[in-house]
Amino acid sequence: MTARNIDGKAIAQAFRAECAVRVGRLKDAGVVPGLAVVIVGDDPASKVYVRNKAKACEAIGVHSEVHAMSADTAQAHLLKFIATLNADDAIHGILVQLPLPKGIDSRAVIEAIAPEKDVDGFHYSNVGRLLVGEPAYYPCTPWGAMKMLEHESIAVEGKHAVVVGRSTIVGKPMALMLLNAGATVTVCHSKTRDLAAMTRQADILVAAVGKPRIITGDMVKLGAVVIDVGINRLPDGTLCGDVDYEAVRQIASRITPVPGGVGPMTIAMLLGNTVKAAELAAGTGVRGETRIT
Ligand SMILES: NC(=O)C1=CN([C@@H]2O[C@H](COP(=O)(O)OP(=O)(O)OC[C@H]3O[C@@H](n4cnc5c(N)ncnc54)[C@H](OP(=O)(O)O)[C@@H]3O)[C@@H](O)[C@H]2O)C=CC1
Ligand SMILES: Nc1nc(=O)c2c([nH]1)NC[C@@H]1CN(c3ccc(C(=O)N[C@@H](CCC(=O)O)C(=O)O)cc3)C=[N+]21
Repeated sequence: MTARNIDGKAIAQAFRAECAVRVGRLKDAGVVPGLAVVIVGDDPASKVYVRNKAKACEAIGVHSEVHAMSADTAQAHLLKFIATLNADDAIHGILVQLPLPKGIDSRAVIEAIAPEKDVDGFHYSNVGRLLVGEPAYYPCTPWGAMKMLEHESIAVEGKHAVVVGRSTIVGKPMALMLLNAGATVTVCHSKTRDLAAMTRQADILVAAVGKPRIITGDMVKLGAVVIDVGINRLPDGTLCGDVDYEAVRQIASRITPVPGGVGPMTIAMLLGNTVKAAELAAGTGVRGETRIT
C-alpha cells in the first residue's frame, strides 16, 4: 500500500479563502479583524512562525501587529502590556508565542489574556470548554488536524485513535477533540511502556513528540491514517516530522507530510479564530455552534 498524502497546504488555502470572504463582510460593517502577536526573546524558529502568521493575515486583510520584546523582559511588564491589548478595540485576537523565556510564568501570562481574545485556545476558560465539548477557541494545531480529517471525510467515530504526546498545546487537546468526536483514545508519552504495541493498534495515529522519525514503519497498522504534527529541524537545515515518512507511507492509507501538513493548518485555524473573534465582537458571529471557526 502507498498512502495518499493529506495536503494540508491546499486545505489551509481553501479555508483561508473562506476567511477572506468573512473579512470582506466585516469590512462592509466597518470592522477590520486585528491580531496581536507577542514574542519574547529571540528563538529563531519562533521568528519564522511569527513571520508566517503575519504574512497569512496580510493576505486576507486581517490587521496584524508583532510585538517583539527582549528575553529579559519583566513578567510584570508583559502582564501590563497584555492588559493594554485586552482593552484595545482594534485587537480581537492575542497570541503570546510559546515557550516563554525562563523566569516568566507562562500560565500567569496566558491567564492574563481576555478569554474572548484567546485565539490560541490556551486560557483555562477555553480549555475547560473544550473538556466539556462546548463552543470555544480550540488550540489551533490539534483543531487543524481535526479539520484535515473532516475535510478528507475520514470518520473518527468508533475508531481507535492513538496520540503520542501529552503536551498542553498539542497532545492533550488533540486527545480531547478525538474523544469528543467519538473515537476511543489512547494517549502515549515518554513513560509509556512498549510504545510500538500501542501505536500498532491505531486506526488514526497522531504523532506530537518532537523527535525526528520516532514513528517507524513497524509501529503502524496496515491502512492507518497518520497525522504527523512534529516539526523538527535537522542539522542540514531541512524540516522533518516525527514520522519516518518514506517507511510509513508504504503501510498507511493516508499521511500528512512535513512540511505542508499540519503546520499550514495551524496558521489557517489561527486566522479563523481571529475572524470569529472579530465577528463576535461586531455582533455578527453565530453563537451556539459546537465549532467556532
Ligand atoms: N505543526 C504545528 O503547527 C506545530 C507543531 N509542533 C511540533 O509538534 C511536536 C510536539 O510539540 P509539543 O507538544 O509542543 O512538544 P512537548 O515537548 O511539549 O511534548 C512532547 C511530548 O512527547 C512525549 N515524548 C517525548 N519523548 C517521547 C518518547 N520517546 N516516546 C513517547 N513520547 C515521548 C513527551 O512525554 P512527557 O510528557 O512524558 O515528557 C511529551 O508529552 C514538536 O515537534 C513541535 O515542534 C508544535 C506545535 C505546533
Ligand atoms: N502560542 C503559540 N501558539 C502556537 O501556535 C505556536 C507557538 N506558540 N509556538 C510554536 C508552535 C509551532 N507552530 C507552528 C505553526 C506553523 C508552522 C508552519 O507553518 N509550518 C510549515 C513550514 C514552516 C517552515 O518552513 O519553517 C509547514 O509545516 O509546512 C509550524 C509551526 C505554532 N506554534
